[in-house]
Amino acid sequence: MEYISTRGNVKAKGFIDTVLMGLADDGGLMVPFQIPVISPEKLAEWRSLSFQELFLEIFSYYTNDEIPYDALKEMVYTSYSNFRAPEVTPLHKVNNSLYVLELFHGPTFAFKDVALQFMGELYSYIAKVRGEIIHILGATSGDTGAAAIQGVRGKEGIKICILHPHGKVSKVQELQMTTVDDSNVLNLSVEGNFDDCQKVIKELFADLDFKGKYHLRAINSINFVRILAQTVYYFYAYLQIEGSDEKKINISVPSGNFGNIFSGYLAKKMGLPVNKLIIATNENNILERFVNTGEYKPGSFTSTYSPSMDIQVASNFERYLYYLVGEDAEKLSAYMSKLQTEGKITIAGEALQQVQADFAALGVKNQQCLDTIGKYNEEYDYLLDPHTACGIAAYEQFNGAGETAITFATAHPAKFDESIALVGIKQEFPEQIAALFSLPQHQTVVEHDKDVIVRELQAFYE
Ligand SMILES: N[C@@H](CCOP(=O)(O)O)C(=O)O
Repeated sequence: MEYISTRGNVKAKGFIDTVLMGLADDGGLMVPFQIPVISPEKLAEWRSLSFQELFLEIFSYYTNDEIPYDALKEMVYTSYSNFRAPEVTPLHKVNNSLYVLELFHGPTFAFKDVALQFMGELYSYIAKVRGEIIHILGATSGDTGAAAIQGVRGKEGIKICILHPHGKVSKVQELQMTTVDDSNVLNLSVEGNFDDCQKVIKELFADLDFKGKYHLRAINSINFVRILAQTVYYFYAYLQIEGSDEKKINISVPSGNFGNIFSGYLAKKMGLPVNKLIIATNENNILERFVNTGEYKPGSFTSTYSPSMDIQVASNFERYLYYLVGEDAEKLSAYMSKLQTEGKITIAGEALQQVQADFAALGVKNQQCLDTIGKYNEEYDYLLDPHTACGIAAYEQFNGAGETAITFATAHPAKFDESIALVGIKQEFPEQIAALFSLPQHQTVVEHDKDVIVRELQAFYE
């Protein structure tokens, strides 16, 4: 399997080089040259596999044997050994039409652990075997940062710097990142929002001299391996439901940077027979507007009760657009330049019909998010975090009669107690989270200024 850029100006790469490249050197995103298709017979065989076995099966289509099987197996089993559920991502039945896939049983209580525990092992392996210097640079609206730091803290040959928006992540998210005292970790708390943080890191990745000199590596979903690792739980969830091949299964996904839902799109392209892919966002509803009208136009930033999805410019939208325009890198590049120069992209006609066939989308309002938390707590004694609540609200909107839905629980409610408290619910924190409140924090608050951030990075990486 070779990997190419959505913009068409990068020589085809192997698996490990694609991981190391992160953002493609031409400013695009790396995608597989050809997406492998899994036959229905193979899918049926996969029903009995554990999460780890399924992971290995799926990755075997993508890694080109660049990593010996035993080494990959060891990485996979190590990655999930510290999850609090033996199934890694257990499926919880709420009622006859709704299952919740609990993606929050990893060390930082969010879905990001699923891919980032593995990426930590993978980077460590690459550092050892290829002697590569791994200087991770990432941006977070709260969950990616904590999970990425946990994935690599204290690991030899790796340094990690995470930018998060100052005062715009939840208290627990902030503590999860900033109470880590390993010397290979730097937290920059940027006066700005997530989009500002992501913009700076993308500019630094696009500066090839800087990227090369400082060996910058990505852990955000611009890195294809994040997307691939996330496809595993789509397959796993679908295959856990008895008779799913005879039902219409919809999947509702809380979405910010479009990475998680894009993994679902990839899984579908690989042959997973999902019916509707439902995008759930909050009041930062650029994706809902795009699906409903064809206009992709970043609007103004709003702080909501689901801060991890407080995002306007969704990174993986570019990957989707690439497939929407028939894998035509020139057309895609023209669209991306239009976004730069005119501040929006507009899709119409058959292309828009295709978008609406691929996705349904709902931007959930703040009050609806809180009401959904209250309702499920009362009716099902099941506490949703605010992001999952948006996913559930979107499931309620789009799941048809007789259809079954899986909604992804992307985080544990304890990470967002500020929002849960507004519903009047008092929750007990898991002990790992309660313990964070007594630890000292380590972070540097910086202006939203690229030069200031560059100086911090140079001092850290040198
Ligand atoms: N919601 C994310 C934002 C970054 O997204 P990613 O999937 O590209 O890492 C977060 O919690 O940081």
